[in-house]
Amino acid sequence: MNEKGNISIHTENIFPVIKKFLYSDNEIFLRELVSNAVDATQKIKRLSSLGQYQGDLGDLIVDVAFDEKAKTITISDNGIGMTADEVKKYINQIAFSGATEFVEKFKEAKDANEIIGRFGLGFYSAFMVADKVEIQTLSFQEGAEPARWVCDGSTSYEITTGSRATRGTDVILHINKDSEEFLDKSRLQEILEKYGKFLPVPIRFGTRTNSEPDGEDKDGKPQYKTIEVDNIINNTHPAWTKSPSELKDEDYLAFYRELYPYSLDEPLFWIHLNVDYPFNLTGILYFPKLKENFEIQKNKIKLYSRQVFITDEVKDIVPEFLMLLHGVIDSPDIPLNVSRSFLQADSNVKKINAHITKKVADKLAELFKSDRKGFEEKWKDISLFVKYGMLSDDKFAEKAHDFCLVKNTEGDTYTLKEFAEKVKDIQKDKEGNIVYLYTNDVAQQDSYIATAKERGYDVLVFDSPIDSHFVGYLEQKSEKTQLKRVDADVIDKLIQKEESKKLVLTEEESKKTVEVFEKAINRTDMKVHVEPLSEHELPVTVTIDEFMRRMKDMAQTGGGMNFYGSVPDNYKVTVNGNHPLIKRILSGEKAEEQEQLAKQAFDLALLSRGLLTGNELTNFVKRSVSLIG
Ligand SMILES: Nc1ncnc2c1ncn2[C@@H]1O[C@H](COP(=O)(O)OP(=O)(O)OP(=O)(O)O)[C@@H](O)[C@H]1O
Repeated sequence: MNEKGNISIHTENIFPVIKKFLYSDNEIFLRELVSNAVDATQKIKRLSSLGQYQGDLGDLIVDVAFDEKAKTITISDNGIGMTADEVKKYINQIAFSGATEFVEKFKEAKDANEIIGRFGLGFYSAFMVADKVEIQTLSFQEGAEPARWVCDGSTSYEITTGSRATRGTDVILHINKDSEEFLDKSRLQEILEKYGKFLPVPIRFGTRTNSEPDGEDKDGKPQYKTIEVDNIINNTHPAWTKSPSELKDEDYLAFYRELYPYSLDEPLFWIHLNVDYPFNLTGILYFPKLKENFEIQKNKIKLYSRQVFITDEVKDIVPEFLMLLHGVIDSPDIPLNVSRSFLQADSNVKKINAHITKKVADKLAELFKSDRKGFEEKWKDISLFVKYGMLSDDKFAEKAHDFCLVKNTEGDTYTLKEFAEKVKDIQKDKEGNIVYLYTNDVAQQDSYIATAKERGYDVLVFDSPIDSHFVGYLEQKSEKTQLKRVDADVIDKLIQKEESKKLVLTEEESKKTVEVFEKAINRTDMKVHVEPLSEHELPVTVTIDEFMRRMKDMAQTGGGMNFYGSVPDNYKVTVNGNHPLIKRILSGEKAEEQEQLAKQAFDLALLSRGLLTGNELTNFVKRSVSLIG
């Protein structure tokens, strides 16, 4: 047999186009060829189990080898092999038409990066690194003749009788000048591990040396000998391919270490995904302990398709709020060879997204129900997922409402429903609104917290960056409920129970009070008001408006309200007109004396807020000494 021919494809010279745009990602040739070899071994296994192949299966294996001198890389399998006709059909037509399609798609894509790495180029990708590709193959069919196919990436090929004596296929790549980096043991090992670590058929890459115990020496010390063993790249039965009932906690933890050998922490818990309708999806998602800098924890989920690694950029497949999870997702239904914009619109991807969200919510609900104490202990680590999820996904929020926890300054933990129930009478204002008080800094807002507690109010602790957004969300979703930071106003105003008290000052005295304080304070960012509070309240309180502060907080944590980020802080100075000190100030004879007292009362208010620093603090201490002296 000796046949030369031309491959009929529409686009002449597709190779330069492919080479140019896949250059940075050309290592995928090995993924493609090894997966083809794995497929071929799985096909023969299937035929054998169906009784369509009676021969001996042998140990199914894929071998990868390289020859630095001959400049070749060879991928061999003992799979089904191909007859000469099949080579023509599958390689000349399917493989090359796949490549043509790639180029067509590429023309439509706006950005080359969109498709690079997402397009399984199949067999044709061999030409990214080789200027000649040779196939030696022998079909499993009885009486089949070995076939050899050679092609240099152009549209002409040659088929002759081959030399392979056993069932299976060798693909021999004659590596081109630009790709000699691949003729290197550690480089190939690295690529094989990256893409093939969990392939279902053993991948052997030469041998490696192992050290084994070898009795004892004459002094009774253990001896070791080195032996050559097959260098098998993969674990053919990774945890996610097993049924959850087969796995114990140790197995999940061991698999976590297999995935992330450098991770020091153990995951908090995990979810085993197993769906076969309406799409196929398996996987294990782990909830990690969050680190301060959680940006670096992103992109840890690995996406596989039938145990072949595809990518760790799962942005469109996993809901964004779950991007901090770790683990593996394996689905043959996720289209891998299309552009990202297509992926977003794909209905399977949407369903997968919704399914993962539901599974995660169910798992959290189950953990909360079965072990509330354990859940509360983990809350610190998972609250970010849950709150982010609630903010970004309504369906998740609906479920999370039952297990989202809030904590008060006493360290007591409540579900949202429990908390609403607890405060609904005592923290109701005269309009019938329920007011949740919260602090974002227990130490700094201590005096405000103490005042609120004296009234029997609960103060919630919302001190993580996401809380500035969560506060607004909670207010929106809870009926007739307002959230106010505990230092947003004086306590009587935060939860206004009754009509304002009567002011003991005359209008004239009120005006005078404002004047004295404004002069004493002498700051444009402090606006002075006189309010009729109880005489037992502090004479002066400094607060910052809830709305403005919240907007600023959100701007700081990337809430898209950048305008507020640049607005300076504006404080409200509330002078308690009913406090005896005010009368004392007004009755002072000298303006200087009035001002000193006003300044002192104001500094005390600043001090309790942690706002008195530097020179101002030194002056305050000096003035205090002279006042008591
Ligand atoms: N090692 C092999 N043994 C037997 N048949 C093979 C082998 N490699 C390739 N083939 C045949 O050639 C065909 C074309 O391979 P190619 O990799 O281009 O496409 P594919 O595997 O069908 O799809 P994909 O783009 O996902 O890789 C395969 O479908 C298979 O029938």
